[in-house]
Amino acid sequence: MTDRREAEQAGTWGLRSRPGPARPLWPSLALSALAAALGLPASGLPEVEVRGVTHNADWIEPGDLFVAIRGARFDGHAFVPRAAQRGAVAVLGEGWSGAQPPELPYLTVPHARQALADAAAVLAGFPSRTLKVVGVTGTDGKTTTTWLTRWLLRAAGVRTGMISSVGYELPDGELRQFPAHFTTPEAPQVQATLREMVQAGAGAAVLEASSHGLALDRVRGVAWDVGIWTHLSSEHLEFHGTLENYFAHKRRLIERSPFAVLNADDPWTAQLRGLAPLETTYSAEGQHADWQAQEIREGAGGLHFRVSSPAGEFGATLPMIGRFNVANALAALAAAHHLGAAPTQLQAGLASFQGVPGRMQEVREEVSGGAPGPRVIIDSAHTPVSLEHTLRTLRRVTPGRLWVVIGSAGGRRDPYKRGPLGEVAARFADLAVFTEADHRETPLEEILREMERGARAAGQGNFVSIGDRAEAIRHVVLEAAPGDTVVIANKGVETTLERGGRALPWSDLGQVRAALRARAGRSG
Ligand SMILES: CC(=O)N[C@H]1[C@@H](OP(=O)(O)OP(=O)(O)OC[C@H]2O[C@@H](n3ccc(=O)[nH]c3=O)[C@H](O)[C@@H]2O)O[C@H](CO)[C@@H](O)[C@@H]1O[C@H](C)C(=O)N[C@@H](C)C(=O)N[C@H](CCC(=O)O)C(=O)O
Ligand SMILES: Nc1ncnc2c1ncn2[C@@H]1O[C@H](COP(=O)(O)OP(=O)(O)OP(=O)(O)O)[C@@H](O)[C@H]1O
Repeated sequence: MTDRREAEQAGTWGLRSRPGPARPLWPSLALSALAAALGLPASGLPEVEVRGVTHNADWIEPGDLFVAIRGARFDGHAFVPRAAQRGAVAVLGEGWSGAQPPELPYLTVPHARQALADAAAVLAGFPSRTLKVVGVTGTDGKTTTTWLTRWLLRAAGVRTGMISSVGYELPDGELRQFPAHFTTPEAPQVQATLREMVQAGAGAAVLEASSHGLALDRVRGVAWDVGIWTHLSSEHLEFHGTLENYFAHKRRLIERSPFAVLNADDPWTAQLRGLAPLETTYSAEGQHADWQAQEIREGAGGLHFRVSSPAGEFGATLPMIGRFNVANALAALAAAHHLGAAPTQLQAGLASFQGVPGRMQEVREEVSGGAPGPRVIIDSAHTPVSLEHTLRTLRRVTPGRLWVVIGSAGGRRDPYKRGPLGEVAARFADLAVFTEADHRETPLEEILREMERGARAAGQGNFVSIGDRAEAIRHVVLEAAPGDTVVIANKGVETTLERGGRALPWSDLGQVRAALRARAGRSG
């Protein structure tokens, strides 16, 4: 970070990068005892102590078990020599097929990812069993609902940790980053972090459970207490194949939760009813539900609404932009109430919520030297549904024109949403700028043409493509007028931008600030 004020803002969010959870926290276990715990034959195994487990050969520390996963890109068995060199004491996988016998003891299992999760839970001592664990799944709203829930639990005096796509927190509230960026990291990181939370005195943990996390067994071995459902719309079809598969993977969280918090405004909820032994419902759109928000007003201080619920009726203020956040708040209220938070604590918690970095985050900028400029919002909307919600909500509070800068990811990410994103951007903003957003090895032109096609098919002509993201941001910030709102979508607080095989250091916030300075220079 070069910009001091950017660093300060990051500091207030606690966004400094820190290494992953400390590994020496794991007690060691004899390999034979671990094998037995996994239901595998233990006889004949050498007497070695296992100190940890990982699926990534580069993360092996002396004494670790290396789990060789046959994935879509690599066969983890190819990295056994590297794992051995780094000090792995054994390998676990679905079958050794090399010409030479493995150089380390080899445990054969029917499903390597499941065994990875089970071994991680065993070695970490099943930390989730001593925590109240809330999982949050759905296409959009996971991060915000996760942050809100952990905030409400803390307002009720519960020491709470969190794992989210923006980072993870122990009960001390300092935001830390994993070495690799995931919404739901792999099982060893999940289990090690939960263990670290327990050791730091946490009573509860709130976890984002992505569809990949659920499908790839990253959260297997987590004993859930509450499962929250936000909503479902089309995403990640490159991985799940069909919407039904995507739903089936997400549904696992609700199936495994003793208490479900379900969104009555989402049509998919009908298929979730009755899966959990206990459930409650919420609605911000006037549907019949246990938790309802009424008299919703969007004002200067944020969102104001009345809650009618099993906890009683009370007025609520949430200092956030975005009407959809009322639904996220209701879900968080219902979960926190189930875990013991009283209505007064819920009210106070909502009112003091500090928002989520990169989610409807307003750039409060003084570089323009007092000259009025547009309102600039950084928002991680990256699905057609979330983009529509974001634009609709900002339309209501924008006296002038509404601008959006939006791209669609390439590589192995969902190609089906490019056209719909273009259409939504052009339909719900006055001016849309299509740009790059991690196009990876996909030609950027291809993505931009698909977004343009989507916009054109909807009969919209109010768009332009500017491939370079910095230039696109600069264009809208310079061209927009006071009274206008500019939304920089997609990336939120992500710190890299992927072009081809390269990941460049990146900050939408930094680019917005540079553009605002250029604007001030131009008018000054
Ligand atoms: C589709 C998907 O999620 N794939 C993940 C999965 O890949 P995979 O099972 O095919 O494994 P692979 O990459 O072929 O590698 C096989 C094995 O070799 C190992 N290996 C590989 C290379 C090497 O040098 N050393 C090494 O040990 C790997 O650690 C792995 O164990 O396991 C890998 C190891 O953890 C992940 O890197 C990979 O994430 C991919 C790249 C990814 O970007 N996933 C994203 C889409 C994701 O998970 N997103 C979700 C949802 C986000 C949202 O909310 O929208 C998330 O939870 O973050
Ligand atoms: N309940 C909701 N319904 C629809 N859109 C939402 C909702 N909540 C948030 N959004 C939109 O989706 C964007 C992403 O929200 P958020 O980060 O909370 O969830 P997420 O996308 O599930 O998380 P992740 O960042 O892990 O992908 C927000 O910036 C907002 O535009």
